[in-house]
Amino acid sequence: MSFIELKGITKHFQTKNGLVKAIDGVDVAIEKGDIFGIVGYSGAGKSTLVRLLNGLEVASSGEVLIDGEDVSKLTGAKLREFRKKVGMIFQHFNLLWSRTVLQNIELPLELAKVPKAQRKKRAEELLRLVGLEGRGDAYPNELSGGQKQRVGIARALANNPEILLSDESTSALDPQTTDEVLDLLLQINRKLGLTIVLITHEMHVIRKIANKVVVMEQGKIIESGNVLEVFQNPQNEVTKKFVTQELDPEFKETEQFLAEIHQENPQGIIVDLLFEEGANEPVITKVVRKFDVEISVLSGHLKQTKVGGIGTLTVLFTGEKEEIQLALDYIKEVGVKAEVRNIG
Ligand SMILES: Nc1ncnc2c1ncn2[C@@H]1O[C@H](COP(=O)(O)OP(=O)(O)OP(=O)(O)O)[C@@H](O)[C@H]1O
Repeated sequence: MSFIELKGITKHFQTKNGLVKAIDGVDVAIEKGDIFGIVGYSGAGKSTLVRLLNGLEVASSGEVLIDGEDVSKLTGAKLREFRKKVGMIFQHFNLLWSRTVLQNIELPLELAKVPKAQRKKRAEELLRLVGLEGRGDAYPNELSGGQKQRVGIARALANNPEILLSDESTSALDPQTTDEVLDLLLQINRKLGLTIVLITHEMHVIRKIANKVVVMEQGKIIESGNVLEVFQNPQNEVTKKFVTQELDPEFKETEQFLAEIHQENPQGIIVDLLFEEGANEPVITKVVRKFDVEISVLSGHLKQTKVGGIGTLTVLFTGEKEEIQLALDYIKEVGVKAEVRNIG
């Protein structure tokens, strides 16, 4: 049995415009220590899924099992005890502005009726863990966005949770600060063995720290797997869009550029090659030697994931149609994913 199991979950909301199926038949298994990403566009059902995990919503049908226990059946003291197992961080930090950093971190401990001296000791320990030593007496509005999120993380960890839920926790941060916060989450995951469930619409976040990912659309999971697998071989159109945009930050400009290249070379075929680190060069050299085609590299990107490098190379094939087809067959045979772009 997995640490977290969602089995046949549906969550429906009755609204004045009719029934909304926020979650529509979802199964998820998360292991202890996973950094588990949930990706999807706005309205896909990500937040609802996370609210089911911390017991803030109850599923319309199906089971939410955490450590073998059905969360929807918990009440009273058991529910309060369970909530301590789950910490949460948010896009806009949700700090109390009238409290100091230390007092913010102490809040969940106050609610859990931990004695004052013990609270202070724990809060200071957490402050060190998130790299904010010495800033305990500052107020949130004196901190940068990244520092505020560090306070949010420290507060979420106060009760020693086993699960940390992150709802777009880096979406309000600039790229460098995002990476610093993601590094901290990764460090905490390793140090404390914490299971992290990350909601995001940014594939960058997934690639950087997650080991598994599900892609959601309209309340359903449309793709799931290990992060490297999903990045290397996205199956669904929505996933492909997420992956391509992430690998290529200048996605839109590239589209424009490729359309122009295609206009200039109407006989040519533009292909995206998705390869593992280091595999591109020999393949291309071999193809050019073996087949009567020419290949021009149009753009390329290489990124590190938690478990290895992946990259895309967008190339233009010119030559006889049959020869290009043979070359593409060969490329696929040697294990490089090749996808012909539909331009225009
Ligand atoms: N309490 C509610 N009452 C009615 N409809 C709801 C409620 N909560 C969510 N929904 C609807 O359920 C669907 C999924 O919403 P949800 O917030 O889970 O999506 P999301 O993927 O997290 O998107 P976002 O990132 O925009 O929050 C949406 O159509 C939303 O309008």
